[in-house]
Amino acid sequence: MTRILFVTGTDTGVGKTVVTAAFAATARGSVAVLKPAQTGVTADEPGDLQEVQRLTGVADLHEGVRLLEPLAPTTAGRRQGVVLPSVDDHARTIEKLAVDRDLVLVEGAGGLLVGLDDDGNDLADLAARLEIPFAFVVVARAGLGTLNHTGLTVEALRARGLPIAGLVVGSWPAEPELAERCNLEDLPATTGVPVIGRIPAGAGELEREAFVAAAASWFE
Ligand SMILES: Nc1ncnc2c1ncn2[C@@H]1O[C@H](COP(=O)(O)OP(=O)(O)OP(=O)(O)O)[C@@H](O)[C@H]1O
Ligand SMILES: C[C@H](N)[C@H](N)CCCCCC(=O)O
Ligand SMILES: [Mg+2]
Repeated sequence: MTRILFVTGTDTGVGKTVVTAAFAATARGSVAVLKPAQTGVTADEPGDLQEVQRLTGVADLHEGVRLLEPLAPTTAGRRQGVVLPSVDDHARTIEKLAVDRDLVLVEGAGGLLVGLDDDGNDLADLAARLEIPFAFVVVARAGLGTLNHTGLTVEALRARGLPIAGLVVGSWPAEPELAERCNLEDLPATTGVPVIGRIPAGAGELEREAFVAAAASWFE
């Protein structure tokens, strides 16, 4: 059965794209990646999907809309005069992709409640429209402040009845003295959700071969 994984995060810049690439690199079978709204890049610049491709070689990439300014999709769309695709459009895309892919990864923009369309529907609203099973992965920071941010995101998912496969720490510090201050035990204790992966800091700068070879070791 096709797995649909929504990769959300506690914030922008927490490592969702690197985590999406890590899931793509470890997937057995065919994998497609959807970024419903990409902001902050020109038509010629690499976006998150191109970063996934650079890290993994996965080329089955789907971008809903691309906007120039590095802002929330609704803000960037309004300022650029672009009508955003609706979350219903994205849900239809996912359901089509799921017909013959083993894994469909969907990377949000920023955190869970960031609006993706002109009606203000967010990634949670998009997922709720699917008529096929799916789960969320929450990418979290390692450092101080993450317990609250992760707890809030998990609470928001639970309040909407959306299933959570686990937490992934987007960038885990290499230095033991930093790592031991990250309170890894407290993330599952606070949220009730297991940490299923930790991406080492620096993984995003690896060459493709090294990234793909190491990716499985980052998951529990
Ligand atoms: N484990 C990591 N190793 C190296 N760099 C990382 C790692 N995690 C994140 N980064 C870097 O931090 C920055 C932000 O990460 P990333 O782009 O994955 O965040 P994001 O959550 O996808 O943000 P957005 O909301 O823009 O999609 C990037 O420059 C990325 O290369
Ligand atoms: C530009 C940035 N890197 C992301 N693509 C968009 C992040 C939107 C965050 C909106 C917010 O929560 O204020
Ligand atoms: Mg990203």
